Amino acid sequence: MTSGDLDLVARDVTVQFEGLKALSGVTLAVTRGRITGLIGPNGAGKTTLVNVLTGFQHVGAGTVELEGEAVNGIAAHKLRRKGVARTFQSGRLFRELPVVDNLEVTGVGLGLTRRDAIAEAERVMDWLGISHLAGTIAGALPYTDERRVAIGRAIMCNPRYLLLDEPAAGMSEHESHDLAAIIKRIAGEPGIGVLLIEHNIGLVLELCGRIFVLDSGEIIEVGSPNQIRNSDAVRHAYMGTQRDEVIPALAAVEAVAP
Ligand SMILES: Nc1ncnc2c1ncn2[C@@H]1O[C@H](COP(=O)(O)OP(=O)(O)OP(=O)(O)O)[C@@H](O)[C@H]1O
Repeated sequence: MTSGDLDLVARDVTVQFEGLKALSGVTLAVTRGRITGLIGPNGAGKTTLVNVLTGFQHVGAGTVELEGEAVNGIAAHKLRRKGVARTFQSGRLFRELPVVDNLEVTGVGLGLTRRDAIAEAERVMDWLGISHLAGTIAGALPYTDERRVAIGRAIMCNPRYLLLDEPAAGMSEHESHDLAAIIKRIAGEPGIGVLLIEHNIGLVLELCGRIFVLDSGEIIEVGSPNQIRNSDAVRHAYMGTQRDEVIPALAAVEAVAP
């Protein structure tokens, strides 16, 4: 895999926590304008890889490259200014502040004046269709709106890459459907490279052109949705895990696939 002009790449990355190898020689690329999937059973190393790609986790070996530039060791807030944004499994909103202030604070943190940050917050809320939530205190939001606001914060100031860590967790089918539309728009019009980490396998198979599968810190499969559906290694990885509901999910999607 080569690092192109339009890629965020982890190359041969290893991360060790004391005795435990969380990632072993992992290579993965996120490409501008595409939605890339990352799946794997609990504890496979998905969040650790997101942390590596966003500057929250140092690597023991390997490199991280942003559009050809080595960015190993660059702090998370600096990488964010370079256009690498993420969401967290926990929303991480300022719960006592209104939604618009949550976005504004992010804009100011990224170097905008207050006035420009408010204008950018309004643009993002409008784009996401959440302008009606501007004055709502973040801590009072229903869970799914909280997730949308977290995505709003992440797409302030036009990032080039967006890493979504389990954005559909706890969502109903209908809510996941709405989320899918948002993710498609993010990769489409602004041409953001999206990495989607999800246990909702149907969502990943629907949205992603290329899917990486992690198991015990190693990439065990990379391919199109069809290749992932037909992979014995993927089924085997999920067997007997807390996520073995993924196996029938793979079969169910296969049954309706053209
Ligand atoms: N800071 C840390 N210190 C020690 N061990 C850690 C740390 N972070 C993660 N781990 C361990 O590394 C492994 C990978 O964890 P990680 O959270 O990346 O997996 P995951 O695939 O995101 O899991 P999940 O689907 O449950 O969120 C796990 O065994 C986890 O316990």
